[in-house]
Amino acid sequence: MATSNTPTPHIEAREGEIARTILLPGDPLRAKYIADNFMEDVKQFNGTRNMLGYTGTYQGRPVSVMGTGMGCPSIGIYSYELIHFYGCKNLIRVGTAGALLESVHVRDLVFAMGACTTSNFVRLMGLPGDYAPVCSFELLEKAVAAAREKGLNFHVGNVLSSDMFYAPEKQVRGGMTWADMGVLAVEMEAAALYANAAAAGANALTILTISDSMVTGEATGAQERQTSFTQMMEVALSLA
Ligand SMILES: O=P(O)(O)O[C@H]1O[C@H](CO)[C@@H](O)[C@H]1O
Ligand SMILES: O=c1cc[nH]c(=O)[nH]1
Repeated sequence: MATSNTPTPHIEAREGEIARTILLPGDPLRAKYIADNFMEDVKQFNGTRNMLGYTGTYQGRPVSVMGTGMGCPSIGIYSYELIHFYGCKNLIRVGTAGALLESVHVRDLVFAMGACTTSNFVRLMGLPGDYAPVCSFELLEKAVAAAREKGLNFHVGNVLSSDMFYAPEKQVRGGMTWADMGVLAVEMEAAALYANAAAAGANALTILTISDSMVTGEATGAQERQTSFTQMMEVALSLA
């Protein structure tokens, strides 16, 4: 369903070069890693701004992967163009997140059923109240089934899409915290992705690997963040 608006200001792909199902890591090098290590018959479709994007197959089924950059404005641009100009229907973010609860451990998977946010992105849609960004139940059901089958440690629930990586809201202080509300982890993009998908009738899901803990201080290294989240990739690719 691509239109004459392709290529867009941010994606140089031609009509038909991007699959209906696309994985969306924040880091474009993680997109390359997924394409190189998990997909076959790979062709690069985007290099604009070095926001690498690839289409190939996984177990014979067409799938794409592309970086989104960090934060709601950035994924807001890419997800909008992918949905409206390239006909993407299933958008699956594969990201890293910081644990907000003691029960959520480094390397656990989190499926973001809902996404609270400190970003203004959703408000700018002009709704007459606060929209609650939620994932696609269909994608969530399939992802949870795949995680169960693989025997993975996972959590399903709310996350926080924060506009700040170095944020005071991560610190333990007086008053209500996101953890008090049972919010599992903090990342920076799910809310915008879910809102864009909802507004366009597309399906979205965010799958996160916990890279560090706000509670215990435990953390994974930059290299592991870029490459080693194999379980998350396999669950996400199984949705293609
Ligand atoms: O690992 P990615 O997908 O980039 O996700 C997380 O990592 C970045 C911050 O380091 C933010 O984009 C956050 O959402
Ligand atoms: O946004 C993020 C991602 C990983 N870890 C964090 O603390 N924040």
